Amino acid sequence: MQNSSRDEMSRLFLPPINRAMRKLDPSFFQKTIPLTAAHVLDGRNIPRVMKECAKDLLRVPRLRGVITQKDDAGTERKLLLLKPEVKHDDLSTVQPKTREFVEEKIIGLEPYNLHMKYENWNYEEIMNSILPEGLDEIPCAFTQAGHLAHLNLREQYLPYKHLIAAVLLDKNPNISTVVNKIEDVGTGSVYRTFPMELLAGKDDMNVEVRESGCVFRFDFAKVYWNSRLGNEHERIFKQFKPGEAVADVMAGVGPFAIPGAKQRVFVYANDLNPESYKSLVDNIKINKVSQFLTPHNLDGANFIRGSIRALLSRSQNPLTNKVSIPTPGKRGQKPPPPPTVIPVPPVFSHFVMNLPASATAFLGAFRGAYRGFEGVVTGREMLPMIHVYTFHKAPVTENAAGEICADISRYLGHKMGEGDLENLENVRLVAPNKTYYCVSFRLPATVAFEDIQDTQGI
Ligand SMILES: C[S@@+](CC[C@H](N)C(=O)[O-])C[C@H]1O[C@@H](n2cnc3c(N)ncnc32)[C@H](O)[C@@H]1O
Repeated sequence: MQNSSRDEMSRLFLPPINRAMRKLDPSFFQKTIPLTAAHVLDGRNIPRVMKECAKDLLRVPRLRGVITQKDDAGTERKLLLLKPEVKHDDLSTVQPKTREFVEEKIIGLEPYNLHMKYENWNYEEIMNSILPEGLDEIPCAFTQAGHLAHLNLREQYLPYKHLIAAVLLDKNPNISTVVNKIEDVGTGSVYRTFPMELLAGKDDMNVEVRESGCVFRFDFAKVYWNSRLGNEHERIFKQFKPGEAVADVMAGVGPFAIPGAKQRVFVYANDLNPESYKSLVDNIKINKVSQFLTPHNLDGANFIRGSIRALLSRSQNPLTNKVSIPTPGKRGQKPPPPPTVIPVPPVFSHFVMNLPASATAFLGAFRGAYRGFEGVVTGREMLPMIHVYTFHKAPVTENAAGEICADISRYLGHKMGEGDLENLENVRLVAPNKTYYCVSFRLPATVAFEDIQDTQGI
C-alpha cells in the first residue's frame, strides 16, 4: 500500500475532532465507518481464512479481528472485517485467494458498519482530537507511584489539565489518582516535597510502591519519592556486602536502606522529615528488616557524627554486638541447624547522602568524626566510602569533575583531586541546564581524624 493511502486509512479510524471540549464527554467520541466483512460460513474455517486472506483483513489497534453476530434465529455468525478499499460487490478489490474463497462459498462478502467509540481510542488519539493544534506535543509523560500518576504540566497545557487527567485516568486502569505538581521542588521545601493539586480520581495520596523486591508505603504529598531513581538506588545498595554497616543520612522512606537491610547489611537510616521517618518505620515492619535497620529522625550532620559513635558502642556491647538469624536447614532436619550469628562491625563501610541541592555541605560533619577511633580504624579501607549526590550545571562540561571536587574540598577542609574520586556517576539530567551526579570517594584519614571539637551526637 502507498504511504498516502496508508495515512488516509489510519486517519479514517481516528476519533472525531472537538477542540472546544473542556469537560470530558466520552459520548462525543463515536464514529461509524462503512466497511466490508467476510462472513465465514463455517466457523472452523476462521484460522484458514485469517491466514490465507491476511492481506485483505483490517488491522486496527484495540479492534477485535473476529466479530460474532447472532442472526434472527439466534445462530452465531462469524465475521472478519476487511480493509476499507474492499467493496463487497466488487471482487476485483480483493486478493486472488479471497476471491477463490468467495467463489468456493467458504466466505461471503457483505456490507458492515463499524461503530467505534471512546473505548476504541487510546490516550494520545483522544488528546490529539481535543487539544489545539500547534501545541508542542501531547503531554504523555507522567511518573507513577502505586495508584497515583504525577504530572508536571507546562503552562501551555494548564487550561486542559482536567481533560488530560480525566483521559489519562480512563486509559490507564492501574491509575486511580492523577495529580499535578504546582511548584518546583527546588524553591524552598526542606523535605523535597512539593505542593500538588488533585486533577482527577480519588483524593488518596497514600501509595504502595514496589522497588527492588521491597514494599514502600507512604503519603506521596508529605515525603520525597522519585520512581525514576530505581536504578540508581540499586546501583548503590548492590555495593553493600552482607555483614557490613551502612549509614543513609537522608534516607527518605528507605529506598537504599530497606533493600540494603534485606541483604543483611546493618543499616542506620535517617531523615529529618518526621513523615519520612514515620513511613520508614512502617516500611521496616512491612519488609521485616528490623534486626538490620535502625531508623533515626535527626538533622543529617548530627546523625553522621552520632551514628559513627553509636555503631562503635553497639559493636562493643555484648548485648547488642550481634544478630542471630535462623539458618535454613533441610526439610524436617532435627535438630534444626544452629542460628547464623552475624557480628555488628565497629565502623560503617558506606555513607549515602542523597540530598543533591545541599548534601555536600554536610561533609563538614566528617571532620574529626573518627577522633578516638585510631585503635579501631587500622587501615584506610576501614574508613567509609561516601556516596554524595549533587547538582551541577548541564550540559556536562569537561570541567564538571574539577568543579565538583572543589565543592567537596571546601566542605571537607581538604583538597580533593579527580584522582581521589572512586566514581563520578552522571545519574540523570533533571532539567535542561541541571545534571544530577553521585560522587563516590573514600573519606580521607586527614579529614576523619582532624583535630576538631565534636559537639553533637545521637
Ligand atoms: C532527595 S530526598 C532523597 C530520599 C531518599 N534517599 C531517596 O533516594 O528517595 C532527600 C531527603 O533528605 C531529607 N532531608 C532534608 N534535609 C535534611 C537534613 N538536614 N537532614 C537529614 N535529612 C534531610 C528530606 O526529608 C528527603 O527525604
